[in-house]
Amino acid sequence: MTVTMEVGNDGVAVVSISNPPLNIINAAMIAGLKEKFGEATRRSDVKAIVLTGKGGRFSGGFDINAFKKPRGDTSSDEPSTSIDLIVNTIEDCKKPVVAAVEGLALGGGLELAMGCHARIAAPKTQLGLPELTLGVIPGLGGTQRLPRLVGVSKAVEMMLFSKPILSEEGKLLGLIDDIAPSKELVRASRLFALEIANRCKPWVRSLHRTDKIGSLSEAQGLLRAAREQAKRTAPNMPQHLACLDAVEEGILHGGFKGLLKETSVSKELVQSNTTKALINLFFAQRATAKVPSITDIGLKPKHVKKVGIIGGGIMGSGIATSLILSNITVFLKEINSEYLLKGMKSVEANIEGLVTRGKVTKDMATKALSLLKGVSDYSEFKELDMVIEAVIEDVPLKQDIFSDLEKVCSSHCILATNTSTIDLNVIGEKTNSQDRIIGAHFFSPAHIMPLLEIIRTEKTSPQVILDLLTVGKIIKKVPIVVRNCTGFAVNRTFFPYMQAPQLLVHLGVDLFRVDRVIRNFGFPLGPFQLQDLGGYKLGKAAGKEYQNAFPDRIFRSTLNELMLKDGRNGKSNGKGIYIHKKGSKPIPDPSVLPIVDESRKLMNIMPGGKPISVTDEEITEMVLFPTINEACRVLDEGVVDRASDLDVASVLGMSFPSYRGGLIFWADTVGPNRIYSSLKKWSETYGSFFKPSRYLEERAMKGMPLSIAAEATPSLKSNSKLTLERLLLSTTNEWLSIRDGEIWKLKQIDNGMLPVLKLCYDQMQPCIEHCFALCSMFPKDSLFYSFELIHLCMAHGTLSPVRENEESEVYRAAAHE
Ligand SMILES: C[C@H](O)CC(=O)SCCNC(=O)CCNC(=O)[C@H](O)C(C)(C)COP(=O)(O)OP(=O)(O)OC[C@H]1O[C@@H](n2cnc3c(N)ncnc32)[C@H](O)[C@@H]1OP(=O)(O)O
Repeated sequence: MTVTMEVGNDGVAVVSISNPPLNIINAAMIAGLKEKFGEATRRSDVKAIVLTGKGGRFSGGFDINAFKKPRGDTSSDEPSTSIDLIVNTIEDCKKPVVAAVEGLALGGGLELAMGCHARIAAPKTQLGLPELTLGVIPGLGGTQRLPRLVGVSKAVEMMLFSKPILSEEGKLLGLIDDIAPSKELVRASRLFALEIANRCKPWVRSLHRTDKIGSLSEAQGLLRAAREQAKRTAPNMPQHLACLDAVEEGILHGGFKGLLKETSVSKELVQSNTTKALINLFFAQRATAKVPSITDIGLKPKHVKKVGIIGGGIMGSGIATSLILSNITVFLKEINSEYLLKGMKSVEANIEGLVTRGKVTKDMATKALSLLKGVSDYSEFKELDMVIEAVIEDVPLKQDIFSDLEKVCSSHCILATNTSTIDLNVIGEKTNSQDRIIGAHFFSPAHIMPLLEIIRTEKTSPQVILDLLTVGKIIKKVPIVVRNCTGFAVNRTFFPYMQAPQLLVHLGVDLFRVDRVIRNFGFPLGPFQLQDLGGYKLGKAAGKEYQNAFPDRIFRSTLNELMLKDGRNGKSNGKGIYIHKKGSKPIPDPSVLPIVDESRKLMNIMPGGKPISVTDEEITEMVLFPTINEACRVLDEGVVDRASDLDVASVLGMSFPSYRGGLIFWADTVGPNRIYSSLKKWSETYGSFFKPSRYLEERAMKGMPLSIAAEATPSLKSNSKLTLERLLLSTTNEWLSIRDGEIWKLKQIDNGMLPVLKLCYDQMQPCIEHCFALCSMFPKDSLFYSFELIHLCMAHGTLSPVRENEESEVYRAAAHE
């Protein structure tokens, strides 16, 4: 990370920031900027300053790692970077400053540029303030300067939707003063800066402008409407309203007051659960791109240009839509011309829908559709780079298709299946091509849902995995590589989520109440609504797979069968637990209740024949704790590489509420111990469906977070066991810490431990933060490390808890000190 300065003969100092790959702004960069700006201001040979970023990208913003601060740590870069750097150093600089912006200027990057007196951008530069997606608000003056540069309406839109614009639009809006080709960017910026210095161009401090704000009543009207919209569309995201409050403060009381409000709101938000959850997801999502022994062994992805899709149903046509929109030619194969026409029409309808919603331009749509070819035989398949099978979940049918594909495709063609549950080894059983067989599990609707679950078997070659991973990224999905098992990572984890509601209903709970409670938790649909969407035929087929694979923990409900007997297949035929009419929301169907009663009679599991009484919170937990329990098994078996993969998968594949950070992140905030105790209690009353898994039990007993994945433990062991034990024995000072209301004793640590502790920091963050909330009275740094150490010790079984009441004297003495 460097900040450099070069002063040219023209008297312009070019200050360049460099922190590859995205020139992320951190404390060292801020210090560097202040130093170089101080020097440029003092030097008499400097008339003007150009601020630019090295490596073709101005800046991706402020370092998000800084937001991972433990709860209770209210320290920040005092005095506020917003005032100290952007106002005092840049905006109030005695010499004109022009930002030369290229590639992207996002978040703090754009805020840095807006603090300058003018901005020159290269073509197609992305400009945006995406902070709200991370649970924070723009904190370097964005809430004040953007409305002053582009107007309140556009600024609010850019911030609330976190959607960047291109520099061309920025120029029209007044955010950018001029566009210059990349090669000319710095030269054009130098000239512009000199023109300001020579008073040939205005010297504009954005924060002082009012001309774009409009009248007070107009601005307040816009903010009112935006607040209403935010309450509707982002009800659990406090940052949206907080952002609007900061904008309003600046409009009512001036830009500087607005900055102060922005700073104080930012500090509060950084401590919020929502921010911690969203930041967890940001890094979790990036981690999915790194697949051990696949992306780190120097393989080069092959260029996949032509893909065959077998089956033009909902899934096949959705996948085809995604591919052709990303410039990949698709050969869609169906068994006859009638089905083929239907499939092609379905792709067209998908694309039309995207055009109507403004997601795709008409030109893009025409180009995409020109890449779609319908076929009813395999004659074109010789030339393909990949085939994705997307037919119904029928094992013999899939096996036949794969043995045909092996014959008709070239030997380098990737053979993928979109199955959502069936074991890949079974699908490929009749072939000799196991090394190129892979799962490409899309989620419905495939052209909209962002997740792509990539399933590898023990035999799938690393090259094939890398190639599909690359295709996933090209078609703008978030690919997660998982290992083969029934249901893979996502459906396997979530099968109890579909089963628990069935169990609850048979215990006497109202099924519409279950849906309502789960929606209130933050899922967009309740589990029964979801069942209606998937259809009861599919539910039956998937249920069979789970019954075979996990007979010890399946709830064999009779409801599905009765629904089908009554002609209810869910949304596809308009009749399910809800009534589905085109163009309107599903309505609960009271006529389903006699069927539910019949099923209850058949199952006869209500204790004493009476419905159980449960609170809404218990309903949520009885649905989600078994889901977490299954996620624990998925982690234990190594189906995913990291626990955080399940956070991403749950949010993007199952619509788990993002503001709760993903399934495992949320589970760790609830606490493994509580989840374990509840499941244990329910398993004793209601049976093995709730039986806690070994992984959950172990973590509950040791007080370890679930997010420390199975594979992390050996690396901790190998790095630290001996050192830890030696240190624990050789030092004499005693430290105390509290966790979940319990006091833990441990010995003081010395600096030699710090590298080991750092290693564990990321994995242990949620737990450390939880501890922090309880222990704000302890000296900060020492506590920080002690908690990491505690978890290490627990992982090694070298530390056991001592109850608070037994040690309360010692505890009080330490706190007092
Ligand atoms: C005070 C201010 O108002 C607050 C802020 O500025 S908050 C930050 C605002 N900026 C953002 O939200 C942008 C976040 N970044 C992104 O969306 C994407 O990284 C991007 C669109 C800029 C680039 O995407 P892409 O080229 O695919 O690169 P991507 O893989 O995401 O990122 C490259 C690396 O930079 C890291 N990174 C990206 N943005 C980061 C940030 N703001 N802070 C810390 N690290 C960041 C990524 O984690 C990744 O690290 P890794 O290689 O170790 O996994």
